[in-house]
Amino acid sequence: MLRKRKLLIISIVLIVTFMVTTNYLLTRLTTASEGDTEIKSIHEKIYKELENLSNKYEIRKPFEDEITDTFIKNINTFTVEGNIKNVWQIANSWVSKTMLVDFMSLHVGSLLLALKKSKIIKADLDGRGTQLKLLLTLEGHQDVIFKPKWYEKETIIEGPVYAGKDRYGSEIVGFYLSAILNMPLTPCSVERNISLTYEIMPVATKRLINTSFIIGNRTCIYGKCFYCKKEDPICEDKNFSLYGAVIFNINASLKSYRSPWQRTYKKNKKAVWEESDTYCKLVLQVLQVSIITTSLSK
Ligand SMILES: Nc1ncnc2c1ncn2[C@@H]1O[C@H](COP(=O)(O)OP(=O)(O)OP(=O)(O)O)[C@@H](O)[C@H]1O
Ligand SMILES: [Mn+2]
Repeated sequence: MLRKRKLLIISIVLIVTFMVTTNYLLTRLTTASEGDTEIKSIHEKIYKELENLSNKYEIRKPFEDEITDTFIKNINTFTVEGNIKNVWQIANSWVSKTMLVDFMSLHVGSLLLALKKSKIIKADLDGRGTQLKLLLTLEGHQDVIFKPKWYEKETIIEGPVYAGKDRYGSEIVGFYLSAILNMPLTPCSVERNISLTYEIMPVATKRLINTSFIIGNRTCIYGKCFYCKKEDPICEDKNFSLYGAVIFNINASLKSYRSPWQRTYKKNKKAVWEESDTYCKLVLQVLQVSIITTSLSK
């Protein structure tokens, strides 16, 4: 009788182990192969698209070109010593209708350093755009924009491509990309960590102070903007430090142009460029016309 019971228990244990293992293996194997198929199909799609590329893209352009090399040398050269006002004056003199930065200037390095290190003498809210940003005045009276870091680099934001808040790193990447592409239409931008308690609050305007509060001993700011909410502030960490991008403020009136490749922000509505086969040609034509008109009016 006892033997029979033992046998029964062993068989039940064996059956359960078998079922659990099979189930585990089945789920693991299916997810892995689904992932593989997806990656494979994206690769296939890219290679298929390559067939449509014009011949001129078949030869890879060497990455190292003279402009990029000179730019890299310049950002590692620190020329302007003494009066910081000289750096700001030089940087402001670069701004024109066709460029914001002179990548070939020997003073680019000094400008980036000044953005990173100069003392903050005034801190205010910046009401431009839709997201939280500060307008800081640096020593020597240069205005800069500060966009705070909201997420760790590793954070994955689910949802549509425009979900989540500004990723401050894109300002910095945008600046270096504009240098590599030699399209100087992105303002100089650096990563900087600031202390809200020690560097911002002592020089903050009343309206900035009004949108700030203290949790524990840390300062938080929620600002005033379209997406700003008291329940969603940005706070410094336990070392009183907050990372973000410091962006050179362009002191000129800017005209807004819609990007021809703008998305719709509506899930079920596609933009014209996503649907039309001739849209790209049309954009090129419009561009050419505007280039001709600009050169004629010069
Ligand atoms: N470096 C700068 N110098 C001068 N003006 C700037 C600078 N950066 C931004 N601006 C101005 O502020 C506006 C908003 O900037 P930005 O797009 O960076 O903010 P945002 O909060 O992301 O707003 P949006 O949601 O409208 O994109 C720009 O359209 C431009 O007019
Ligand atoms: Mn924006």
